[in-house]
Amino acid sequence: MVEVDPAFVQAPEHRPKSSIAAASGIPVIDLSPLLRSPIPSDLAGASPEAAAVVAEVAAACREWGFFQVVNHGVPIEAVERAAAAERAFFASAPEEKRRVRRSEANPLGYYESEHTKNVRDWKEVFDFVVPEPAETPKVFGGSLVLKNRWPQHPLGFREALEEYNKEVEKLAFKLLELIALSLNLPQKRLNGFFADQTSFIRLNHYPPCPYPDLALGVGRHKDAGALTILYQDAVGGLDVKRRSDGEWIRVKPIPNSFIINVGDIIQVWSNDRYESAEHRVSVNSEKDRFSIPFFFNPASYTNVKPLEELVDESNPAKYREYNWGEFFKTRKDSNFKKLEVENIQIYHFRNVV
Ligand SMILES: O=C(O)CCC(=O)C(=O)O
Ligand SMILES: [Fe+2]
Repeated sequence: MVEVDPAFVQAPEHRPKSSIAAASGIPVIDLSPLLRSPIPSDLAGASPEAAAVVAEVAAACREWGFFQVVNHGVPIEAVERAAAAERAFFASAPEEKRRVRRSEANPLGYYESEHTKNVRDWKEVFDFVVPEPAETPKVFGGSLVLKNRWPQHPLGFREALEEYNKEVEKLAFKLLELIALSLNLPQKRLNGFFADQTSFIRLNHYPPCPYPDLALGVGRHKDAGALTILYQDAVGGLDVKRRSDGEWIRVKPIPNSFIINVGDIIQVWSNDRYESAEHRVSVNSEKDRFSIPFFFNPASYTNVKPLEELVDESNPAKYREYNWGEFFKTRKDSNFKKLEVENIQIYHFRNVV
């Protein structure tokens, strides 16, 4: 008999089905044209090859809010080193991990008790920011500190992850620029929001789970930031909710690719032209699974609202402005412990029409 810890048990309507359809139709975008020529400053000046990539990005963001990229320019060695560092860290002794454990004041480091929508996730994580801000931005309410906690072991952990961060950040800016072009905006229209970015990287380890039909690695959610760039290993378990019929489908791992999620901030900036996709992680009873999301987030002082160029009288702003730093802090608090209330969501800022 397996003993079931009720903290992990999902409500019946949110439990994964025993068999989940493998995704077909999730767009896979080949970014190799960008390895040959720079991203154009506007659509009018784009080569046919670059314009085709922008058109694919537009369709993927519109129809799925979710896609995969290949030939993305991130060196495979950087990914492999980060993935090896991740495995070695999670294999270390529990005391070792607890030494870098997250606290309520400083959300960075190791954590094994995260909740999504008040149900505990079957996972352990390690979070860090690069670069580390000299001072925690004031809008985080003054009570939050962003200070990395680097473990002593494994050797070279920090270096491998800083290198990975540097490479993935370059890809994040490329995607941001493609998304700007896809909304008919100048290439660099969104870059300014990221001057003092609050991006962070998370290492996710999902151990085998004795009751994979009751628990989830990460409960259903949408990513709150601008964009997520996700590495997943070959095990599989990431499910995305297909917009056309609301069915959960499994994202098949493609070697040397990244999964890109449109986050809530792009949904708001685009005034709902693009929509963030709901996703979750299913677990299995046999295999450990590892993933590494890079959450590309703007400066904490950013007031998020639909971009002026994308609203007019016939298409008024669908959201009221909200402050990213405050939003992030409120969300963190609710992930840290089980609360009686629902955590903060962008629909709380939706205008009633
Ligand atoms: O592990 C994954 O594949 C996805 C994790 C995720 O959605 C998250 O950490 O926000
Ligand atoms: Fe996510």
